[in-house]
Amino acid sequence: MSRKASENVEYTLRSLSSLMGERRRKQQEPDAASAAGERSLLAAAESSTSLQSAGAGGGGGGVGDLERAARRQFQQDETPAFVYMVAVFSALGGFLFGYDTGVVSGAMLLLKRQLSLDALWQELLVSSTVGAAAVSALAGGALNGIFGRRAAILLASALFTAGSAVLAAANNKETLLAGRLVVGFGIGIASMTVPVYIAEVSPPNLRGRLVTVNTLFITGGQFFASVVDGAFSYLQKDGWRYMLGLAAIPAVIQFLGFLFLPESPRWLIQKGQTQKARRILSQMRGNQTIDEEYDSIKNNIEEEEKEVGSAGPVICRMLSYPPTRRALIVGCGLQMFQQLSGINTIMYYSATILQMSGVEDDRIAIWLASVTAFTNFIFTLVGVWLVEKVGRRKLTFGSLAGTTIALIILALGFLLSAQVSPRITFKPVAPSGQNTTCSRYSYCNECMLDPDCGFCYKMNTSTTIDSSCVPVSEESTNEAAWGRCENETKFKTEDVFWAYNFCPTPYSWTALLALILYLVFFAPGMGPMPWTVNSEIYPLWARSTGNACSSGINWIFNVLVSLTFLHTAEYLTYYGAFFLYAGFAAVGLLFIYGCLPETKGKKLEEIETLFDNRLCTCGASDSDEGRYIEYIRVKGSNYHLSDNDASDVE
Ligand SMILES: O[C@H]1[C@H](O)[C@@H](O)[C@H](O)[C@@H](O)[C@H]1O
Repeated sequence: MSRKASENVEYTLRSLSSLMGERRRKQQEPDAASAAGERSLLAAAESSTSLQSAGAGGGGGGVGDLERAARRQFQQDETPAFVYMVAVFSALGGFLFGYDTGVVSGAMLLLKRQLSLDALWQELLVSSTVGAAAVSALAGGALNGIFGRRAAILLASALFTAGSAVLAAANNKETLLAGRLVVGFGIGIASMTVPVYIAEVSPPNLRGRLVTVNTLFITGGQFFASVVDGAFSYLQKDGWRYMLGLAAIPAVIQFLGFLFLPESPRWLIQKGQTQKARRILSQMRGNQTIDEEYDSIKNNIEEEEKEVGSAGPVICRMLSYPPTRRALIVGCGLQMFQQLSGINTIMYYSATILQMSGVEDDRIAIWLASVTAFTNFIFTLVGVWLVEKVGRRKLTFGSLAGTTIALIILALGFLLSAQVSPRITFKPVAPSGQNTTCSRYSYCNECMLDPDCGFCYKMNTSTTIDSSCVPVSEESTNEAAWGRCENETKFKTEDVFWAYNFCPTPYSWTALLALILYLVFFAPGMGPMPWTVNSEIYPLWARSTGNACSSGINWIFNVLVSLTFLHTAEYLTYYGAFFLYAGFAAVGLLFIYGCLPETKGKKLEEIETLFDNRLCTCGASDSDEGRYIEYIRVKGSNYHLSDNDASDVE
């Protein structure tokens, strides 16, 4: 028998046995439907129609008819568009997260001039948002648990709207700081709630993909922000108001949408609002039977309550119950390694890295930074496509392995550039009262690492001559405070070049190559998977707290890595900093190899058992690895044949 034919027979048998099993179950529990109130009347009616029509064929034709009925049902059981719509509206939270964290770099260039911000205020305005996000992500756990996912998303979009309005209208730096804090609170809540909400409403076979869409929206927001930054950078006065205020539009759309979108059925079941939960679950699953999913969520909650109890703070119960403790370590570890592999340094300093590769014009570098953001976005899309194909574990591991290699190439590029760093041959006399620290340096790479200095030089064929290290202008990093490189007219007449934050070297292309490699590898896996995996690995009672902790860790490490980058580079030089990130990423690889189990295709309620064994044996007990898994949807349930067949075939 050909493979195709045998598959058909197998399929028919499975479909038949599931339909029969369902009918038998219904006969054994005649009251089940009425007892459960709204139990899928629609689906039951449909099931009897298919069986009746199949039966009507009689005799040998019955099997053919039954097969046709099963196939018809299978084809009809498509995921309703409603789930996609809910996912997209939720993911607007991800878009705002990306937009608000991304747009600030461009806004800051204009703001610092218009409001004469000193370095401390610039740093405050950038990091306050990320700091506030860390606090509110941690607090968001309680909020989610008590008031529900929908309320938390509504609150986040209200905060985004209010914060953006305050920022657009701000007239002084204090108001700007208040606005940035409000937006940060919104980002933190959205970052921990949205993945949980999407995971809870999605069917298992689509969950990974739909949660990953949220990260696609994050990187989409970052890309859009870079384009807005580029476009409004020409509007020197008040351009920043548009940059910061534009976020209000998606925020209002999300708020209005969520007034009409439903609460997570899993949260409702946990709170005892079972009728409402059933109604929403049916709405989310279209014409599929929800009984099995509903029962499994409910049983799971009851079992968990028996096993773990419900006394004391959730975090204490999570820490004292081994499976959730292990899940928490895996979840937080993933988020920590995501940030320790330096993604935000790469994104933030991409313009500088590109300048190192020979792009000297500042404006072009800003536009090229949007090319970087676009690469991050497009390759996250590859992640959306891959997550349900190769699974979370392989995708994350492969992605971090590539990221580590890219970081090593980046570090080597900087190392080579430092080796051939041009000498400083000319020490101009500073006008009286001017800072002279820059004149202490002997090589360009020392000068480049000092944020107050820049490199001014001439070119003779391909070598630098008459090079000096002079203070950068306070108004713009595009020119020096005084001397030959003081302004662009002088550049031309004196035939000089100005390099801030980079040194002209023949190895710059390695930086560009490594930057692209980094994003190509990071974006499909290490970018989205920490969020996706965290939305799945905790049991319901621990889900909000688990996600609050892991998102908090993400934001804390985000702040730590971005704030310390310049200092790290000063102490260790650029190549040292990138070797350090490569080291962190290599440790992350061991962690993922040992500790990250595969959650693809499993029901949220099954995933907890993956953490039953000792920590970091999860990889070894990855039972799905190398096995052929087939999902068939019979009467709307997703059967993992190897797990459930026995009970269903009867
Ligand atoms: O998953 C996201 C994404 O990779 C972003 O590009 C990055 O800026 C965030 O920090 C990260 O959490």
